[in-house]
Amino acid sequence: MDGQGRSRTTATAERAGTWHHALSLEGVSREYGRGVVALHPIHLTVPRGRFLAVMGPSGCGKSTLLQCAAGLDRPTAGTVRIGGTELSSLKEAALTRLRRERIGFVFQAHHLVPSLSVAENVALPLLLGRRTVGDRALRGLAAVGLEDRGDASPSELSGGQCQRVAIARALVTAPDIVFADEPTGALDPAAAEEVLALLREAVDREGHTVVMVTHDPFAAAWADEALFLMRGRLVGRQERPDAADIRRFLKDLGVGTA
Ligand SMILES: Nc1ncnc2c1ncn2[C@@H]1O[C@H](COP(=O)(O)OP(=O)(O)OP(=O)(O)O)[C@@H](O)[C@H]1O
Repeated sequence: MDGQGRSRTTATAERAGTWHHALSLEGVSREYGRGVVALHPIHLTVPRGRFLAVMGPSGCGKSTLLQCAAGLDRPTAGTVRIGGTELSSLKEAALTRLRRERIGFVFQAHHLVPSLSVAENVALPLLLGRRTVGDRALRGLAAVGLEDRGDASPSELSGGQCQRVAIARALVTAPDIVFADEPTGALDPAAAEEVLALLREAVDREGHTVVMVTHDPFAAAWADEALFLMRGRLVGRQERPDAADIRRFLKDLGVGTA
């Protein structure tokens, strides 16, 4: 830390002008063995307080992009920064800590721990990071409309309610960014809409940053911007997308949607 209490990483990021970005990718590529190129060099910055949807046909590299961006996979080349911190410079333990403390994850399956109560599930990232829980879990549950279900077991909740708990858990550490991989893929339309509205609210009210992979144009229409991948390359983006425009764009790319 320097004299003003800022870490060296913070100061470096400020000088580089990357501090205000929740995420930046510079020339990030990923090749698997035998010449499979899942991602060609990608350049992308996501400012704080933005809701970004990532779309594209099956196998275009969406999961690979998300995994590299979230430090779950190491890119073959290029630089990933979360809140100004460059991931490639981190050893495995520091990367694990960064993922736990500065990134929130929401997957298609909620992955709640069945033996813990709903409130304990929300508190888990704080407990794992040895941070004070206080009333943060309950406030998080209130934000997703489940303040009266803290003592319940996940098995007593519907799929949509479990996904709302998963969102509360993803937000409880006030992360730099939340990565959501098909968060509504297993939900009926009404529950999906509730989940998308919560993600939207987290961005609008709390200034969170969300990157969401989805196949669903209606889900993507909740985002500030939709980004389209094709064969590992960024091939287009739409600001303030609506579902009809997204469908048209995907159709032009030769990609059908349900
Ligand atoms: N571990 C791996 N080894 C080899 N090839 C892989 C591996 N993981 C992914 N791929 C390949 O990389 C490409 C991108 O895969 P990826 O899973 O990122 O696509 P996706 O857009 O997320 O697909 P989907 O929408 O079906 O989940 C595909 O061609 C896939 O077969």
